[in-house]
Amino acid sequence: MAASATIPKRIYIGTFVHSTSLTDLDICESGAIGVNENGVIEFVDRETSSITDLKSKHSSYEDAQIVIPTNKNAFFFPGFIDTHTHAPQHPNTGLFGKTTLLSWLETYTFPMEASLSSLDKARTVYSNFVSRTLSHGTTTAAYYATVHVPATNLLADICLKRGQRALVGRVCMNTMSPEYYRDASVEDAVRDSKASIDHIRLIDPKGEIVQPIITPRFAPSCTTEALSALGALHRDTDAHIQTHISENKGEIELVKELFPHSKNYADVYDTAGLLTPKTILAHCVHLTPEERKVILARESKISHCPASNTAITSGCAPIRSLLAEGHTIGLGTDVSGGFSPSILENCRQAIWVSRHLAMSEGDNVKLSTNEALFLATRGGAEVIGLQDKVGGFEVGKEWDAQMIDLGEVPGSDAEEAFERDFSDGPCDVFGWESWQEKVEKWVYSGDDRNTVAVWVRGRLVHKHKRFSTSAMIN
Ligand SMILES: Nc1nc2[nH]cnc2c(=O)[nH]1
Ligand SMILES: [Zn+2]
Repeated sequence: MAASATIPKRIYIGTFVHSTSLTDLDICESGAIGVNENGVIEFVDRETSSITDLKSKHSSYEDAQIVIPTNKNAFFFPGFIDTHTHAPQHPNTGLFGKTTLLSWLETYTFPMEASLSSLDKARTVYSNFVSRTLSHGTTTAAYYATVHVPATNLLADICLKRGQRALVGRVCMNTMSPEYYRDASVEDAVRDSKASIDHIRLIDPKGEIVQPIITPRFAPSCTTEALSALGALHRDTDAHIQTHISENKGEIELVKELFPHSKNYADVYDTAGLLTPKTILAHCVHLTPEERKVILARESKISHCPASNTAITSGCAPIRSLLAEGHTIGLGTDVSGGFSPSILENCRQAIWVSRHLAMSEGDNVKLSTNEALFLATRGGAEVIGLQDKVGGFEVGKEWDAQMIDLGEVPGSDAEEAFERDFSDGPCDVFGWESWQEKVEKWVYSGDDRNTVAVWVRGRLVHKHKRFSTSAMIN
């Protein structure tokens, strides 16, 4: 059932921007990338040539389709990777009032998630969320679903159908959760998790688009027995693992009370065999030095969710120092703790959070635009274990990309300026900026109106209505 390759060979021509390291953005102003029928990049030419020259140089591309932005302020960028989000919470986006984590879960989150026992409602919510995240350039997402197996499997089906790469996890929670929304027993939690893993591996046996992920909600929602059983399930299935850790001070106190024999929060997971190189830990806001060491030693990965951490007042994660210690970090939207499904928004938020930290800790903790973009792409790819396939534009990688169009240069006529309809988004580029400046303007003031097309493994999975006027395809 995995999406079969029916795409033509294509040559993408124009400006290509991607990260080459945490701090460096490589901008090729005028190049060409050839992508084969399987969505794999076969050549990257960094110099300008005519289409005729390109086709004769790469003879197997003689009949290839050409994709060229028609606007000078357009560029290709790797697809974003959302390393932590909750699809069933999409309808609650923006609703958090003055709650913090534990009250927010009770008030908003559990009732909404429980209501997705209705498969019709799940279909509505999940179809829209996958379309929404694709429209923001998210080509890969690590999704939490709910405890419901049919709805979780439906989310995986939708991702596969729409062509969005995804890790999809059925949520396990057998304690400290409302009676109306919990696993009845450890056995049920494991059986149902296994059922979703089996379904996802059935629909995409090679895991080319969708993969399962074992999902203990967080330590307070799981008994020691449930956590250990999920650790054993990981050893049996080699599936990824995702959970939350050290997001909020009240939560950390609760973990101390619930697990009095554990050294700390990370130790609860470590003892259960849940800290592995395939584990994604969301938040990591208040980790102790000892916890940071064990997470690093286990090669577990970190999802930084800055918009969520501000919205539900969890704190400012010390990303700069975690990076300096060698942690692997990506960005997560954490909808609906986070108020936006956009990783671009979370780049901005990561930068803001680092600046708030800088006000007390000094300028060296600030994240730059380039660093935020690295976390959004290559960092996320490493977190999800797809670093050999996605995150940048190299031969052998798959074409997971977005075409960004920053709109037309505004005219000099004042009357024309009064008439502008601004349908090309809020980013004003005047034409005298360097490419680095254009990219920075996109990060600070761009949005989904600038994301005119999105591809995963070479397949066009989203196009904005401006795409037809933004690009020439022949
Ligand atoms: N942000 C966030 N933290 C959690 N901790 C446990 N569940 C959740 C959740 O749904 N969102
Ligand atoms: Zn979360």
